[in-house]
Order: sequence, then structure tokens, then C-alpha cells
Amino acid sequence: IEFWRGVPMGPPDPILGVTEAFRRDTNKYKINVGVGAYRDENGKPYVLDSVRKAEDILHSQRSDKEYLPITGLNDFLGLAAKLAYGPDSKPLKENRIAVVQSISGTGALRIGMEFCSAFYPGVRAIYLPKPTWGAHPAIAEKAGLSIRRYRYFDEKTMGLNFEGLKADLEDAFDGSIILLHACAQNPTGVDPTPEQWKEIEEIIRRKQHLPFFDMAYQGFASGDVDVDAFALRYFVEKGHQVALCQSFAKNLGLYGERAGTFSMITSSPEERERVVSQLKRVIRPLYSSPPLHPAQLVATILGDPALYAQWLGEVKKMADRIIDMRHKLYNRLIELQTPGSWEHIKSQIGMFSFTGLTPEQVDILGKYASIWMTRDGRISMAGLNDHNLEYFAENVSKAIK
Ligand SMILES: Cc1[nH+]cc(COP(=O)(O)O)c(/C=N/[C@@H](CC(=O)O)C(=O)O)c1O
Repeated sequence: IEFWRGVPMGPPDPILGVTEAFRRDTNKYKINVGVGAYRDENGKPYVLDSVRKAEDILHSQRSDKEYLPITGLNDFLGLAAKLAYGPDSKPLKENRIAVVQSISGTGALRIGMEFCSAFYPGVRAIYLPKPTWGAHPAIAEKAGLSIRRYRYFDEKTMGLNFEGLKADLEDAFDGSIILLHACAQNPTGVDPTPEQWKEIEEIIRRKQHLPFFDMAYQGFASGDVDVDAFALRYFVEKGHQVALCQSFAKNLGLYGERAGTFSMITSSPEERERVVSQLKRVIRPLYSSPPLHPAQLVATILGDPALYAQWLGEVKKMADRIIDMRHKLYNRLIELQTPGSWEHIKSQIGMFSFTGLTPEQVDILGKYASIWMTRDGRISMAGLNDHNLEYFAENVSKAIK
């Protein structure tokens, strides 16, 4: 019997498939601005010194390889929550935040959405911004939540469609789950200003929506971990029982280590216990318990004042290099008299820039210039450097003319 004769070939992942195309490309000028992974000024993956030092410390400790609890490594959970919510967080001090270790940000999203699918008292739908990170819809569906969208990006201004966003949050059922990118919105690179966040918070409070934060770039957007956590902490201060998906893939460069947390603010330590007990029942049948090494790595860095300070410097260096590339790319495109206004390359923030290139232009750049990006015209700014910027700008300019 041929069991799998009926299995069709699945399409390549819209984001990770770009890297596969890049790898197959033999052109020596090829450029990968697809996947959101930091590259240094020589286009190489960057392992932070603070991570290397933590590796050495862990190696010297020769710790055992026992199972972690379903919820993960306790030290890691406390330190990660403190980084996200801030050392002075009231609910943290009152022991009201349920925190579990996750398989990076993706795992946190899955755990959180499965929990909501099982226990959310309101409509079991999640509102995702339009556009949003490519994997959000599939994770929500697998977790059992139906999907609704809210307007987010304005193609005309290449900025925030603030009026549309507010209208959609107003029109949503009271008590809907609203997914919010805490900073460095993916794929647009457009974030609400602090004032706009305050207006968004007022609507979400009045409508009693659940703010479901995805924070995959804390520190990586502005270079400052507290600045990037502004929206999250503002909602918490205003009394929202937020849900938070935290990833250390980008800001600690731990892409393949899969370090992250899922957390929820509850109303009491007793309720926290009940919520944790049910989060464990989501995790156990999924992967039973999380990996030891990434949690020990992050805990070593966040728990050691010298390593923590060194890390803050390194995450700022990564953010600064990206901001530098934004300005250089903008200047070059203008010098090349590239049609259109390119302010958005500078005003957008974080890993990505939403260029406005059409899918056809993206295909041409891949095919004829070996420049690889996702078809929505998003570019991962870290893929650019002083060696390939000229080639990139020239070809983008040509593709548009
Ligand atoms: C907003 C957002 N949330 C979660 C994740 C998941 O990251 P994790 O590695 O599970 O911690 C990513 C990854 N984004 C980049 C990589 C990818 O697509 O997997 C990207 O957009 O290129 C996000 O951009």
C-alpha cells in the first residue's frame, strides 16, 4: 500500500523559502534581505560576545541534563519577565504574572493562542494587523482561534493607517483578542508613536479587549530595552491583563537556540496558579518540557550585571548599524534619482523596511540581480552593509525606473 501517494508538495514558506532561493543562487553578488536575522557589516551571522562568555561559564559549570519542569527554568522565567515588564512592575511584585518558557517567540504564540482557544471567555477570534508576520495566521488557526484583521498600514503614506486601525478596534466585538506588535512591527517597520499608543490603549480599555502582545524585538528597535517595552508597560500600568509572547531570537542573537517565554497577567497569585496549571496542560502534550541550554544561556546573561551591561551595549550596536544602513540606503536611492519618496526607509524602525516594491519588481530583482526578499517588498535591513549597498540601491533603482 502506498500510504502517502496523495500527499501534495507544499509551497515554500514565504519567508524561509527566500533563504533557500538565496542559498541555491550561485551569483557572487547575491544579497539576502529576506529572513529577519541580523548580519554584521561583513554579512556574517553575529554571535554576541556576552553569549560566548555565557557559553564558557555554562561549560565550566558541567551541570546535569535533567528534565526542566514543564514551565521551564525558574531563574530564566523571573529574569525574562523582569526584562519585559521592568524591575518595578507592580503585577510582577505581587506575583500575579503567569510565565512559562516557550520554544522562542513562535512557541509562545502557539501556547498563548491555544490557552485562549480553551479558556478565553469572549469571542474565540484574534484580530491580526494587516499586514502582520507571515506565520501569525497559521499559528492562530492551528491553535483553534478564528482570524479577523484590523487595518494597520497605509500604502499611500507608507506609514500607519491610524484612523483605520482605531475604527476597526472600535467595530470589533467588545472583549476581542487584539494582537499587538510591541515594537518594530513586522513586516512594515511602522510603530505607533507613544501618543498613538495612548489612544489605542483607551479604545482597548473601553472595549475591554485583551491586548495580546508579540514582543520579538525588545531592544532591537530603538537600541534601548526600556524604550522598546513602552507600549507593553503602558498597558500594564493602565491595568490591562496583557498576554505577552517574548522572543530572544533577535535581541540576543539566539535564533537557533529557541529561547522565549509566554506570560499573562492575572488578578491574584491564586489565579496565577490556576492559569499556570492550565498552561502546563497545553505544553505537556505539545513537547512536554522546554530545552535546557537556551534558558541557562539567557539566565546567565540577564542574571550577571557585567554580562547584562555588555549585552545592552551589543543590542544597541546592532540597532545602530541597522539605523545607519537606513540612512545610507535612503541617501543612495535619492542620489540615483529613484522615483517616489523614500522617507519611509528612514522613518520605519527595527529589523525591516517595507519598501513598496511590487511582487513583480521583487521577482525581477531575484531573477536578474540575485537580490532576495519576500514578495511583499519587505527587506531585512541587516542584510545590507557598506560592501553591497551600492549594488542593492542601483538595482532597486533600476527595477523601479
Ligand atoms: C513578530 C514576530 N513574532 C515572532 C517571530 C518568531 O520568532 P522566533 O524565532 O520563533 O522567536 C518573528 C520572527 N520573524 C522572522 C523570522 C521568521 O520568520 O521566522 C522574520 O519575520 O523573518 C516575528 O517577526
